[in-house]
Amino acid sequence: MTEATIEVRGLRKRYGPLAAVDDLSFTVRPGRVTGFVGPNGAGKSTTMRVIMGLDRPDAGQALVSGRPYAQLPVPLCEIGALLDPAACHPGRSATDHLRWLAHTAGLPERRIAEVLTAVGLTDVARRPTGGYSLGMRQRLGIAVALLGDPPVLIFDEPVNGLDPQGIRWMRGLLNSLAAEGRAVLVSSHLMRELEGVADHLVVLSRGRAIADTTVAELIESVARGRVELRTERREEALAALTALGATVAVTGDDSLTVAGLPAERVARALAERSVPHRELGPHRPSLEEAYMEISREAVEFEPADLPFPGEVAP
Ligand SMILES: Nc1ncnc2c1ncn2[C@@H]1O[C@H](COP(=O)(O)OP(=O)(O)OP(=O)(O)O)[C@@H](O)[C@H]1O
Repeated sequence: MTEATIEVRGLRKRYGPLAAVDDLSFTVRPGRVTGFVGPNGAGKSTTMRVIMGLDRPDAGQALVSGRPYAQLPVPLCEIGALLDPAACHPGRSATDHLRWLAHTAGLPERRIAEVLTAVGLTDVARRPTGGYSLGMRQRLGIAVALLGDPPVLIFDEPVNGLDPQGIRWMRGLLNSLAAEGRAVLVSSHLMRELEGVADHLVVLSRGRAIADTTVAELIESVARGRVELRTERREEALAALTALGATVAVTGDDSLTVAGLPAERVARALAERSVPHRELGPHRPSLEEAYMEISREAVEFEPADLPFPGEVAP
């Protein structure tokens, strides 16, 4: 049996002079949630549209379990997608919308009740969807994605507009879909939305992947042996450590992060100058911090003469 995957290879998509997606390659593997993260306009939705065969790339390709979307025999049974929560006629009920889709894909009637239960819409399933809240429309979009019981799923900003209870539900759903062995790709422009959900991350900046890594590796790559400590005599500590060639960042009234010196050397330097300190240990950046740092580095190394997505070339 073919493994459930999404393989994006050398993908490019331009809109006029703008490279919305620029030589992008990554793989979404089964049994885990892959977070697809980047700021607004980074190219996430464009990539997802190409995967779903809704946009034609200028170069490269996106394969779903080894085949382009257009060659999938019954697409609904191969890949489910939540790209637009409102893509339903407002006068139609959720049941009718799902029945029509199930019919066109040759799926059994029982799948309708099953997916309505899975997304918690059973009680309102006969009401016209025009009266649905954003959260209910989002759940209906997920019901559509799950209808064909596909092994591959993609969700574009699925928690947008959801209340805290809805967000919790969504996180549980994403984790359980991955635990069932499905390949799950979830986009967000906020790293904290993916914390505790994504096992793997593809970080996008201006159409390019700036990281394709596990969450643990990303944090480790940013920590880079840095040391943090607290001291009431921050300025003295700062001067002493800087004099030894360390790069020191002030992170609070009484806290510092030190790069370029091992923890023992930092401790010794402060002891020699009788600067009291506490909680000296390895720096553990949050996922959000790690994301901000690699995004900043990516922007700093960007060639300045290229038009960025969202800007018009002079
Ligand atoms: N149909 C289009 N015509 C012209 N430009 C487009 C089109 N679709 C997207 N773009 C541009 O391509 C770039 C990437 O957009 P895209 O929607 O893929 O980003 P995104 O990462 O999904 O952003 P967001 O988080 O805001 O959804 C943006 O600069 C956007 O303005």
